Amino acid sequence: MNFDLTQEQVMIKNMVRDFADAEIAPRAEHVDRTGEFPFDTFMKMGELGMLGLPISEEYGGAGADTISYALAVEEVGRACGSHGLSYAAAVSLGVSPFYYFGTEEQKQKWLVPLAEGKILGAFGLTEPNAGSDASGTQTTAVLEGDEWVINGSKCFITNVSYAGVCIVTAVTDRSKGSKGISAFIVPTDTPGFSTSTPYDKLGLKGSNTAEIILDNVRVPRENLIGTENEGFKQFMVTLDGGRISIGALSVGIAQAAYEASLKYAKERVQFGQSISKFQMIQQKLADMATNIELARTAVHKAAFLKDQGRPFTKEGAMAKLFASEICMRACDQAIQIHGGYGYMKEYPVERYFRDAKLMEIGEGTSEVQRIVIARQIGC
Ligand SMILES: CCCCCCCC(=O)SCCNC(=O)CCNC(=O)[C@H](O)C(C)(C)COP(=O)(O)OP(=O)(O)OC[C@H]1O[C@@H](n2cnc3c(N)ncnc32)[C@H](O)[C@@H]1OP(=O)(O)O
Repeated sequence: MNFDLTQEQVMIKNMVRDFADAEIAPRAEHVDRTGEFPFDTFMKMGELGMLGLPISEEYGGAGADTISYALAVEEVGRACGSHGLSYAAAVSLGVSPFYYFGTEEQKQKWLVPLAEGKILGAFGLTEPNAGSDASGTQTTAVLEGDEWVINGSKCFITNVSYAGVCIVTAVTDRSKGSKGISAFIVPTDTPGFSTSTPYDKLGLKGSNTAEIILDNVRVPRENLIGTENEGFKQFMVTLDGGRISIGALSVGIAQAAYEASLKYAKERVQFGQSISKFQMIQQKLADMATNIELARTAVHKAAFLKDQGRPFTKEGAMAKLFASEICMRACDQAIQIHGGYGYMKEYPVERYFRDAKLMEIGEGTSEVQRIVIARQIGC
């Protein structure tokens, strides 16, 4: 067993950290305050090969492994949670389904420009009445001649206002429940496809989130991804991978909260000495450091298993569950260490706290992760 990163993984981590320190961290406060989506930063990420990082070179990607991708998400998230969520969603949900399930023709047409960062992709699964119960999809797709006609709506869709293409799930055989759902490629300029005004959220304000309205959207028959009625399993597999990236993003946000807290604790003087000398502060920092280390290890283990082609559903859910919950706790403790200043906008820890909450909800709530783990351990 070897816990060291490879030379290539270290190189990617350093490259992304340099980019994130220079281009992302300085904009974090601005995008949080204004809600502006930093589209230009994503185009730069595309030029650096970040949007196709875990995609093979033959399809325009960088051919890196999942551990490298997790490191990249962590570094972006350490610099800014909003950029981190949009980055993780763009790659894990916007690009990966084409890679996993697309035909050769679909890969050439969509995966290549997505992996090269020429366009952004989005993933439309969640609906107003189908959140945790993903099989409760109500959007429908009906084959008319050589076209699928899609009707319905999707909510909480990351990056969709800026996406060139979106994968949407729809019921193709109502009688079959979760085995009657399929996934379709929908270019966002297709007539009948529209998005709402972006949501105003608690945190992650610089990450675009909007609704999709599908009103008699017609796409060619060949825009079905993979096999008809296999959509549920396809997005379960996609979400397994996505959960690794939300785990990595949680580690990045927690790391930022920890670093800010350690710095503040060393600088802040009370009762005649730096508060980092007090054991109650030391305990909080020691717990943060320990939990972050364990969460990062869990994320890397799940990524390692995925790269080996071995089952990782359980480990991905465990990594996401643990990392998101220690992230929330670390951000809470970060505010506590900062005291009154931590509650003010002047310091970044209140932003980390608001951003962290989504980690326990997006890509499956903590409750859903526990359901997945319970089933995996044979309950
Ligand atoms: C600001 C907002 C930004 C948000 C950004 C994040 C974006 C998102 O959140 S994306 C959407 C998040 N949504 C989710 O994560 C959905 C959560 N729900 C789920 O994961 C599932 O519905 C879950 C786990 C509860 C199980 O559902 P359930 O309906 O009981 O299905 P279940 O019976 O287990 O499985 C149905 C079939 O799928 C198969 N399946 C289930 N999981 C998997 C898997 N991981 N891999 C392969 N196949 C699978 C099963 O084997 C079964 O097939 P079969 O009958 O042939 O054995």
